[in-house]
Amino acid sequence: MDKYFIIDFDSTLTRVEAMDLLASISLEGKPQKVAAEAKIKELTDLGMNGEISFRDSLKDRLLLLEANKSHLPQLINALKDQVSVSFQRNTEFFATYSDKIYVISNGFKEYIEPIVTSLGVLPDHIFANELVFDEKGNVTGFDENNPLSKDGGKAEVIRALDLDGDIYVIGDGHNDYEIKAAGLANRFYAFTENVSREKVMEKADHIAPSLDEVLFVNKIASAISYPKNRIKVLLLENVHPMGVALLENEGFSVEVYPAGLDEDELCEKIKGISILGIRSKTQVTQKVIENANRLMAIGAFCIGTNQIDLDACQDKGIAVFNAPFSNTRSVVELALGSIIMLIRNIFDKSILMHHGKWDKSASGSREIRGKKLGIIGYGNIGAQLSVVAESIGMDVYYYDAEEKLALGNATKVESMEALLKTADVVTLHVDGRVENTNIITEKEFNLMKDGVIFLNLSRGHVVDIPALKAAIKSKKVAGCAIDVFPKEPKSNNDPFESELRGLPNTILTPHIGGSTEEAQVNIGQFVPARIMDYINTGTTTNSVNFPNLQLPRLQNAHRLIHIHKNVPGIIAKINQLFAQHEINIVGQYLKTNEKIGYVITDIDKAYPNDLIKSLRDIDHTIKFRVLY
Ligand SMILES: NC(=O)c1ccc[n+]([C@@H]2O[C@H](COP(=O)([O-])OP(=O)(O)OC[C@H]3O[C@@H](n4cnc5c(N)ncnc54)[C@H](O)[C@@H]3O)[C@@H](O)[C@H]2O)c1
Ligand SMILES: O=C(O)CC[C@@H](O)C(=O)O
Repeated sequence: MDKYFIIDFDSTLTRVEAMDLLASISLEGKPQKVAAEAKIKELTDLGMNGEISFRDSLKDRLLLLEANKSHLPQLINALKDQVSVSFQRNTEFFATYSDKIYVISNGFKEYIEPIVTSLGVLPDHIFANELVFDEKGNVTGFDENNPLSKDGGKAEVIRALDLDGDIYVIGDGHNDYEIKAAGLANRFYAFTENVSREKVMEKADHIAPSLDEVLFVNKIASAISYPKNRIKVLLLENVHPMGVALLENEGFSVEVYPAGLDEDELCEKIKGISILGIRSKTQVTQKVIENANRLMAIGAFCIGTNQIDLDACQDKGIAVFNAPFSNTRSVVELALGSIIMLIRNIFDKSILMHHGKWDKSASGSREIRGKKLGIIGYGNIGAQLSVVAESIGMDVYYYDAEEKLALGNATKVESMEALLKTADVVTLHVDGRVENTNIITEKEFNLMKDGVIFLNLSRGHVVDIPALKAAIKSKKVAGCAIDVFPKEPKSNNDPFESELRGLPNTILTPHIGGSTEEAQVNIGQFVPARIMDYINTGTTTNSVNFPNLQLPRLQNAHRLIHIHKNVPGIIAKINQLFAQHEINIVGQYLKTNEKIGYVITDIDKAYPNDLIKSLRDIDHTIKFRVLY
């Protein structure tokens, strides 16, 4: 049985309602523009939702437009840029099925025809209304004999076409559903790439967030192997709206949740999820990974990745990305600000003021100029703090477990003990690996100078909290700023418990070192970009657990991704299979790390399904994916 596709124009084939665009052109510079545009939009929605008769909606809109023939070229030009993204990428569909595709619209042929014929729709497969002009070219109305100017007009046109086959209607409006209601279509796809109308969606046989979805369910070759709307993304812990929007704009189905989830909750939620986005709270454990039946990538919308079981992810072929530089400056600024506040005892003085006490004295207040700053962990944050602190006069010393080049006049110290004995201010910027648990205990506090200022903005578990409390109480530590805690509340609604509450000259902050607008916007852009690169091209740049490969996007080729355990002979087996199927490899990229191998193969012709099965069946395969 042949399949015919009936496609709507406004807000389906194009991203906009053409009459809204025409209004903004024809009313340009006129005082009534804003009010008329709003009214036109309202009338469009009422008509599309089936709340007023279509004919009334059309008439009233035309009256408001004040359009002229001379506005049409500008409108057509603007519409060319507004073809819906999934239609733009599926020109192949229009070429292959041109005799089966009809565009039936209640809009106007004058602007629809030039747009849809350029996509490959045949001129005699376009049905739409026609404008009527006066001798000055002003639009005075529409051809009232055209069936599409009447309610139920689309059904009438289809009836007259008398197509012999199944009829599938793709549209965003109630008038598209009416074709099905009239018994003239087999399926109605509510098209939601541009607008989602509840009243239309509830009538649909299937909701199609893109043309790829329609092609996928009809087993028609699409520009992408798997519709993106089928890729589910779960974003936890208040990921910045910028990140949410980027992933939504890519076409993924995105679910957001403001807090973290505990292990059991996440084990449930993770099922069916392809991309998980978290920050520092959510623990992605081995058990969570075992429950992740579709997970391809995790985005840590932060720097630290110690909350993720990276080995478990690697074993399952799940790539993990983070934002290694996006919030470093914010942490540095908070560290420096805290040092100044602590060395002047500002917080306690401020609390006294709030209680009506005036304590004007210089006792115990010092400048930071010339003081020795001891940085433990000279990575991205430690090194940046070194430069900024030096620029305002601190004398910088650092200790790192690895060989790190000194920036500016900073002095490298060979052991943590030596650093602790030297510094007036000790600040921790180590990563959160398990081995760093309790690297600062009573013993380390005892090595520090009396009256030391102490900061931890790295990870909570690196400091023994009872030992810190004792050091503050004994005045060994004269002031401290702690931003991270061994146990942090899951959300802003949960209470904060800590032995450090109520101690003198102790700044406690709710893990906000990296929480600035600037940092969150940076992270919100950076992490989705890495994830989309990975999903779209296979690029793994900046992945923290996958071999890093940067790949070009190819035209006219298929890209196959094979992730396997790093054992000898796999690449030979892959290439043997291509040779057996006489498939020409146009590009191949391989990179391994200790545990896994990551191979991308670009091939230049259609591949048989049994090749895919054989590639999946190679021993030690972890994951296989046809990218396009
Ligand atoms: N408070 C916040 O909001 C916030 C924001 C961003 C980052 N962080 C945390 O800050 C820390 C530092 O971040 P980064 O981007 O600079 O990390 P990084 O990986 O660039 O640097 C960490 C450095 O610590 C060194 N190191 C690790 N263990 C050590 C040890 N025991 N002794 C000495 N050196 C050691 C490493 O060699 C590395 O040079 C991380 O724990 C990160 O999660 C916190
Ligand atoms: O925003 C967060 O939750 C974590 C911030 C910080 O600890 C990081 O690792 O980048």
